[in-house]
Amino acid sequence: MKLQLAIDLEDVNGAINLIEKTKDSVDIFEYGTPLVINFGLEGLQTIREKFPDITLLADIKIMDVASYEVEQAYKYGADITTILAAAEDQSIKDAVGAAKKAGKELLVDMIGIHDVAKRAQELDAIGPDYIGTHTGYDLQALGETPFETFNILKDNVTKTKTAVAGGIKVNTAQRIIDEGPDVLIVGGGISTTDDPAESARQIKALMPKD
Ligand SMILES: O=C(CO)[C@H](O)[C@H](O)COP(=O)(O)O
Repeated sequence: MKLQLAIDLEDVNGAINLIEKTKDSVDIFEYGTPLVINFGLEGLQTIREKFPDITLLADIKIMDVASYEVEQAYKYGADITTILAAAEDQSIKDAVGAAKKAGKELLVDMIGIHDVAKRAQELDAIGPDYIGTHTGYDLQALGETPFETFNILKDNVTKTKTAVAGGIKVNTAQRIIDEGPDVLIVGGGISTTDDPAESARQIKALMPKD
């Protein structure tokens, strides 16, 4: 099981500091959507140049023109990129094709999908590397969590690795780790704590080794 740290900060230097602090416990660093909005893929490239050996995911949440956007993310240093499950099947097929051609990986983000079972089956047949359930910040604010939808996802994939995100903290991580995601994605539950290095270490310590 891998721990992914979602870096949803507003500046690249803050991201670099957070990576320095947490890199002993984190398997995948996510260049979060706020960084994408503020600094584009050039910010990702800065991080890649500073840390040539980390695994970097670009959370660009693609909806269209998938081959081009996926290729750009890899060109600027991503190992993994994201597309939304709400995109057309053709876009997802194009993204899977572009990822395979580049020898990189693709995560499909289920945010906003209501029939999780049906879409998970359809995506599983298309063949991305990961499908992730995700309770976004706007629904977290209403008290929603990704726990239930993660179980539906798990029950409806046969070959695709699974991921889960949305408000997971040190004190709620065990519950979802017990369900066996391949990737546990944590943002604020690490980055907004008093000691991000210790929070990352505690969550990683709960996980079974790969
Ligand atoms: O993609 C995101 C928001 O759209 C976040 O990166 C994801 O929700 C994880 O962050 P957190 O653990 O703080 O919810």
